[in-house]
Amino acid sequence: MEQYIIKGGKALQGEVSIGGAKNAALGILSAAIMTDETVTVENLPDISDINVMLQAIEEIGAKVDRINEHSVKINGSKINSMSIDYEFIRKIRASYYLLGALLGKYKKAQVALPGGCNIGSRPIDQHIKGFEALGASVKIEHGMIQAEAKELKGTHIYLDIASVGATINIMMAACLADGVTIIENSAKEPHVVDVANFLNSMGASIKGAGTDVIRIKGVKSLTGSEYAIIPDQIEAGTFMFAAAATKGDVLIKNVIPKHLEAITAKLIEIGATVEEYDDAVRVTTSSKLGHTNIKTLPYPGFPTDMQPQMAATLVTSEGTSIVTETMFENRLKYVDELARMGANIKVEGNSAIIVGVSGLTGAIVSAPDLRAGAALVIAGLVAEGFTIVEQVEYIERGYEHFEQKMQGLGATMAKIDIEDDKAVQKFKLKVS
Ligand SMILES: CC(=O)N[C@H]1[C@@H](OP(=O)(O)OP(=O)(O)OC[C@H]2O[C@@H](n3ccc(=O)[nH]c3=O)[C@H](O)[C@@H]2O)O[C@H](CO)[C@@H](O)[C@@H]1O
Ligand SMILES: C=C(OP(=O)(O)O)C(=O)O
Repeated sequence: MEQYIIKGGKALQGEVSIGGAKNAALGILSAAIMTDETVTVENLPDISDINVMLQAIEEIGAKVDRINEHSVKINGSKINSMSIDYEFIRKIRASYYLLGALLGKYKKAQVALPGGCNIGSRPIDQHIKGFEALGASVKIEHGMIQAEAKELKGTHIYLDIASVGATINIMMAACLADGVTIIENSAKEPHVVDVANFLNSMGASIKGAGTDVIRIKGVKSLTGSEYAIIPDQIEAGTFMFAAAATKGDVLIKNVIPKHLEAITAKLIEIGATVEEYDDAVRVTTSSKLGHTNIKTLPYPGFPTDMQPQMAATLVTSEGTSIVTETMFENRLKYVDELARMGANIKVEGNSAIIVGVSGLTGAIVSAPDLRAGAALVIAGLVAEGFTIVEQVEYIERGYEHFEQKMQGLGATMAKIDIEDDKAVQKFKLKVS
């Protein structure tokens, strides 16, 4: 087990390059097994969720050839099992995409109920509603979701909630259904569009991804493809907030600025400067940041996956800010950890009420989930003295070489083994 140790108080400076989007990559790797031909996927993030997904598809018979840490070739012609083992699945949320992929291709799938971070109850009723509307029978038994159909038939589906997962899952299954499927109130996130573009590159016929109505004309089969995943909006946003919170000057490269608009708008509102280039953004902050209110919303609103990082930035901004989480009820678990570092922050209902303080002090804190963990790293970079962030395995679900990228920006940060009782001492000696 490992933890991060950070000596805070330094402004981040320099350039950082953003990796491929986790949430697009997970959908794309699942969709890759829907053809018997070989698919090459590039710009894969080197994170633990991706390794789990690759292991899971290999386990059911897909041939997975790692070309390098960011590219893979997948061939799904020898899939020999429709059942995904609990050991793999319980680790990640996006395992549910294998339901849509297998159901579409083989009309049968059995996948354990998904895991991932404990950020709320996360039902999958909309996924099930979609599969049933396509003609599948779905039941949950012994912790497994079982879906089966004689044939899948195109249909009209209205989602009660614009769910990212349900939209992608239904879209995948509908690609190989007979006839046209229309998904209304579909999610519009960039990763939904990226999975649709990938499926289209395999010969699917999907129109309207990125709007709230998606039209899918079923095709008989899908073909091989070569595809590069879009940059990760959330990784980019995290570095943008880290730059602002530490009063730094950082060029964040390999991004799609359009995907960052909600984040950019909030940074400008609190007084940071954001310069946009074709595929980069530069964030600079020279004076004290101000306060704001945010509410998490589906794209193009402010992303729930950026909410904790925004709160960590606001704790040392001037004035009172209110951060409201509308999607997942357990996404404010970082509040007590920030308070340990001297933040004036409390939870009221589904909001965090933040009164800005002049500074934070380093402490031992524990990452309750992926994005909350990233938020604690931002706080550690700002704080005076040493911060230890425990449970980095959550952070590594979604951030590639996080400590190395931060070091590249001048952060005094390292990953150490908790078994090594001299590691903290050694780090402190080295950096003091
Ligand atoms: C792997 C992946 O891409 N994860 C992302 C995906 O999660 P995920 O796909 O799980 O999120 P959804 O968009 O489905 O969830 C949005 C809201 O709808 C609710 N809901 C969802 C499905 C359903 O069948 N019934 C239901 O009630 C959820 O509880 C939540 O309140 O989108 C979330 C919202 O942008 C992000 O935080 C996650 O990082
Ligand atoms: C909540 C997240 O991921 P997942 O849905 O995979 O748990 C996230 O990426 O912030």
